[in-house]
Amino acid sequence: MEKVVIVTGANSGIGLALCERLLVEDSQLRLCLACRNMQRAEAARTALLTSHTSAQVDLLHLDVGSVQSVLTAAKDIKARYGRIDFLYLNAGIMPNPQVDIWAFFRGLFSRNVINMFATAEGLLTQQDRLNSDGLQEVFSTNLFGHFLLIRELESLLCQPGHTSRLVWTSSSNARHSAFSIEDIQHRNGTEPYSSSKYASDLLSLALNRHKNSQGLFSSVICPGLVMTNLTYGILPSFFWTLIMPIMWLIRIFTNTFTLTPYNGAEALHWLFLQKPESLDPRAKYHSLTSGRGKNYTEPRQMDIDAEMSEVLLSKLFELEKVVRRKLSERNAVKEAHRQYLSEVE
Ligand SMILES: NC(=O)C1=CN([C@@H]2O[C@H](COP(=O)(O)OP(=O)(O)OC[C@H]3O[C@@H](n4cnc5c(N)ncnc54)[C@H](OP(=O)(O)O)[C@@H]3O)[C@@H](O)[C@H]2O)C=CC1
Ligand SMILES: CC(C)CCC[C@@H](C)[C@H]1CC[C@H]2C3=C(CC[C@]12C)[C@@]1(C)CCC(=O)[C@@H](C)[C@@H]1CC3
Repeated sequence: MEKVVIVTGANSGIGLALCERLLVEDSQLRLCLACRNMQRAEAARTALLTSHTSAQVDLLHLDVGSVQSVLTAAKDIKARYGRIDFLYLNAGIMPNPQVDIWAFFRGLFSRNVINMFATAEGLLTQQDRLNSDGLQEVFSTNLFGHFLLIRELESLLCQPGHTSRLVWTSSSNARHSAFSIEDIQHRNGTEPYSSSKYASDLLSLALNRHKNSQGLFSSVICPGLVMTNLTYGILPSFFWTLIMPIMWLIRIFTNTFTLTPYNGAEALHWLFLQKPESLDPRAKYHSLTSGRGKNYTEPRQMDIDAEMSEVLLSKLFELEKVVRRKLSERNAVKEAHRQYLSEVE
C-alpha cells in the first residue's frame, strides 16, 4: 500500500528538497504539502510534478502558528487519509535575527571556532512577539503548533498494528542554557529559536517514552547550515553569495556546512529509510557534508534530561487546555455575533 507522508513547511527550502528526494525514493508515495502560503505551495507542487509527472502530491492549508488553523487542518487530514506513515515537522521561523559581530570575531580567534560555526553559540539573538492566540510566535510555530497537530492526529498516528513516524527538523543551535522550564515560551529571553529547538528535542524524547508502545516513533534532525529563506533573513542572499568561497573553505574544517537544501535534507531522507526500532531516541541525526561534497548522516547524543522532558510534556498539556478553552470562548462570541447580525438584518 502507498505510504502517506505529510511535510509541514514544504513550500521552500529543506522541506521542498525533502519532498523532491522522497519522490525519487518512492514514486508511489501519497505526499501532502502542509503549507501556510498556498500560492507558494501550488508553485512547489507544480515544480514537483514537473519531474514526477504521475506522483500524488496533495496540498493542505496549515499555519502551525495558529491554533484554529491547526485544528481545521487536522480535521482535513483525518477526512483525507486513513493512515499516516511519516509526519515531518519541518516548518520553522527565526524572526528578526541579529548577529553579534564582536562575538563572531572573538570566536574566530578562539579554540571554540569550529563549535561556533556549527552551532552559532553566543552569536545569534532574535526579537519575538505575541501572535493572535496570545502565544510567543517562535514557540508557537516551531513547537506548540506541531504539538497540537500531533495531539489532534493521535487516532491516526497510534493505530494498532501500524507504525507511524514523527521527524522534527531541529537544529544544532538548540541549547540547554537557552531554555528554561519555567518559561517554556521564552517570553523573557533573546534566544527564542534556540529555546524552541531545544524544546522540540525534549518533546521528541517524551513522546518516544509515552508512544512507542502504541507504534508512534519520534526523531530529531539537524540539517546543518543551509542557504534558505531562513538564512537569507540573517544575512542578505548577495552577501552569502559573496562569501561562498569562504564557506566552501570552512567546510574543510566542519562538515556541518551542508549549504544546499538537498544536502540539508540528507538526515530527513535517511530516516525515511530506517527501521524505527533501530533508532536512538536520545540522538539527534545530523545531515553532514564532507569537504569533498559527500553527504552522510551521523547520530550525536543530545544534552537532554528525561525528567525535564516529562515536565515539559505536562506543561504543554496544561497550555493545550488553556488554548482550547480560549478558542472555544472566542468561537462562541463569534457565533453569537453572527446570530445577532442575522437577526437584525
Ligand atoms: N536553514 C538552516 O540553516 C537551518 C534550518 N533549520 C530548520 O529547518 C526548517 C526549515 O527551514 P528552512 O528550509 O531553512 O527555511 P525556509 O524559510 O525556506 O522554510 C521554512 C518553511 O516553514 C514554513 N513556515 C513558516 N512559518 C509557518 C507557519 N506558521 N505555518 C506553516 N508553515 C510555516 C515556511 O512557509 P512560508 O512560505 O509560509 O513562510 C517555509 O515553507 C526550520 O524548522 C528551520 O528552523 C534548522 C537548522 C538550520
Ligand atoms: C561564514 C561567514 C564568514 C560568517 C557568517 C557568520 C554567521 C552569520 C554564521 C556563522 C554560523 C552560522 C549558523 C547559523 C546562522 C548563520 C551563522 C550564525 C544557524 C544558526 C542557522 C540556523 C540553525 O538552525 C543553525 C544550525 C545554524 C548554525 C550556524
